[in-house]
Amino acid sequence: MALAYDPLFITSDKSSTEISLASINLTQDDLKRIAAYKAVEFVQSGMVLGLGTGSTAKHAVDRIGELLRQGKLENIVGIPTSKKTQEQALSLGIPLSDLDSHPVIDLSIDGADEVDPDLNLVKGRGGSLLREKMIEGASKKFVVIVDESKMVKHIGGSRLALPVEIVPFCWRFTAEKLRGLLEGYGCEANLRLGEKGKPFVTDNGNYIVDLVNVEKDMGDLGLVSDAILRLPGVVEHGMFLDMASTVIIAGELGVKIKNKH
Ligand SMILES: O=C(CO)[C@H](O)[C@H](O)COP(=O)(O)O
Repeated sequence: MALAYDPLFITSDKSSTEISLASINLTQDDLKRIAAYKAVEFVQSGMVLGLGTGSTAKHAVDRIGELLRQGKLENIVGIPTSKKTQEQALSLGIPLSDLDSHPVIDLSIDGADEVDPDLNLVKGRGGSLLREKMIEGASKKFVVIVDESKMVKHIGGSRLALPVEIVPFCWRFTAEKLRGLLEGYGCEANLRLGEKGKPFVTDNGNYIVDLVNVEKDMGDLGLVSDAILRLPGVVEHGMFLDMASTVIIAGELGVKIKNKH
């Protein structure tokens, strides 16, 4: 759908800006596109780019492809965070590489499921958290793009479905250990299911356990993160602590850009 409102007209180099969109009827997908287009303004020719996964990141990848096609960007190398993004980027003619060849990435752009006021994130509802964390962790700048529904007071609050990637071997054992670890928060540990009720399998051949119904602020997120990662069978979790440089939030009332202090 073509936007009546052109997101490229949102230009501001301030750390925080409020631009009124109140008179325009925008869908949630429009908001995602607006955030994505704004993030692509950070992209410059010659950059190595981490390409995110999900419905918001998809708009950013589309836009990068469009700018390359128009000759407005040159010599870009993309590092995709999932097989799906890899396919999308290839279809758009974006040259691709990987972390082995490009261990330092100039800029990554990706969506998130939750963002707290300190720019900590929950990611991985799309199942790509491991590659996302590797690639975004290797980035000089990591720009997160969200619509305002993703903003929360505490990640891991009552809305939480914190994804944890685990090895398939004896997954019930690992899921039970995870549930026990966060029992004090009323946590359930549910194996994520994919097509035909079979376990969802990540690009890395692993399973995902979604930790849901955590009832309150988890306190020291670093401690929770370490405890989860210490469990044998756990590969990675979806808390991205202190990783985002900038979060672009598109809402009904405008676009906000929050930078890490
Ligand atoms: O972490 C992710 C995929 O693993 C996504 O970035 C996250 O789930 C947000 O997705 P969307 O933009 O579709 O809301």
